[in-house]
Amino acid sequence: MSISFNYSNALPFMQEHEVTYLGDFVKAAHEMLHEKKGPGSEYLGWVDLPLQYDQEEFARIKAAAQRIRSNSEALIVIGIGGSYLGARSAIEALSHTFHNQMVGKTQVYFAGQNISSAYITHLLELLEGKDISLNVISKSGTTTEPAIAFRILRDYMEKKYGKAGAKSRIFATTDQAKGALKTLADKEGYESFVIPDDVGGRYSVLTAVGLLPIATAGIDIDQMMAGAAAAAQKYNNADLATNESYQYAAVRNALYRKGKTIELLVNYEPSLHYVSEWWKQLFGESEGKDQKGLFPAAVDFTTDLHSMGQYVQEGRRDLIETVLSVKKPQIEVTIQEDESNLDGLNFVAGMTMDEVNKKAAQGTRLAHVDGGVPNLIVELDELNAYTYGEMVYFFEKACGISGLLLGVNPFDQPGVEAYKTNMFALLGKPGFETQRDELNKRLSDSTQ
Ligand SMILES: O=P(O)(O)OC[C@H]1O[C@](O)(CO)[C@@H](O)[C@@H]1O
Repeated sequence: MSISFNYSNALPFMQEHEVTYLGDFVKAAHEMLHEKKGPGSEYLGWVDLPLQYDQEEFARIKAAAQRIRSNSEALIVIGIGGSYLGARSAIEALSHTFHNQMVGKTQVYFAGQNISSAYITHLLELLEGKDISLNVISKSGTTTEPAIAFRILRDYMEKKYGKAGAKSRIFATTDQAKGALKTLADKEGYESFVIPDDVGGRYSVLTAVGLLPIATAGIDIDQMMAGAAAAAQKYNNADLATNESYQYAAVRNALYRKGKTIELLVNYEPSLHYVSEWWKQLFGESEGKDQKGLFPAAVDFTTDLHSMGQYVQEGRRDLIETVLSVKKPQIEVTIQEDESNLDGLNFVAGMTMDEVNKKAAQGTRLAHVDGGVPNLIVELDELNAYTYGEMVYFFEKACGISGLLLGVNPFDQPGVEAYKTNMFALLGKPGFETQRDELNKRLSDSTQ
């Protein structure tokens, strides 16, 4: 197994027993997940997914990815939230840093994750002259942002390839039976993939939602599922003393009880930036409810040490840091001796950049602990498709346990509706007339 969890640098801030006393609560949460009996129990399909997924659909995903790779220079992936972040996190974590600029690679671009006219216009400009395919992903099929992008890109595809040509290049990932996107996909004859009813968006990266774009980018999804399956077996154990995914859940819960309100996920590899974005949705949407929950934030070190480092070291002391660390670098680069040594750095000549990066991480950890920030480490032996799959499951399982320990339903997201209702009312959607008048009055009062 290639993930380990270490919380020794949280122990200056709490007693070990504050974690071990949570053991029985963790066990109860484990039973709720495995016996499908806690809050949100209708959304527990992710728990056993890596061990029993639809092999026929998996083969279709690989075949579709192969077809896209053979006839398209670029795949446009339309989706938002859980229908976006998992695929992007895997592709950025596991591909060449400049994947989309490399000759001979199938490029992957994302759309529908904002409502920016500049973004979609610039994307269309970039696509000019390229052969493309489209994967539109939405569980509900009615989310505004991807629906607007799909209108524009579908129209673009139909003008470029004709209706029949576009049909063979558009792939829909959505509910298996219902919803606007499913209806449209059936009507138009798009090849469809399923987001299972019992898997929520933020837990869906190991379904077709993530797998089709990830496979199209050339990443080995067999390995990814194998890693996730190994993790599903390893973390299927109620014992807090040995289950490190549950230890992570319990430690962050213990620190939250001591007044820590913000968790920073820290990486030292730019390729992990979108893993943090994925993690933020996973924990933020799962735990931020009933006026509770650690606020999940993220920093990319050492880059952000030069912008956020001051705050982490000396600002308000309500932070914890969780470092997502990678033991073995993907690539080694050795720093050269410089004759003039004007920068005074000849003392690192002969070391690899990763050795310097690791020393930066160690020094930062000790400094931040001295500054009052508990430090947790989730370490991957190396970063590849297999360990990515393991990591996804490690965090998903921890998140389920953590939410149940917090006393919330970790699998719903009722709070997301408030902005949607206001937006629809302000846009004049039929049925929202009363709210519209109220909101317009509030807006005009506040501008007077
Ligand atoms: O796949 P859908 O239904 O478009 O939803 C996208 C995202 O929007 C949310 O439903 C929030 O509105 C997330 O939970 C979800 O991941």
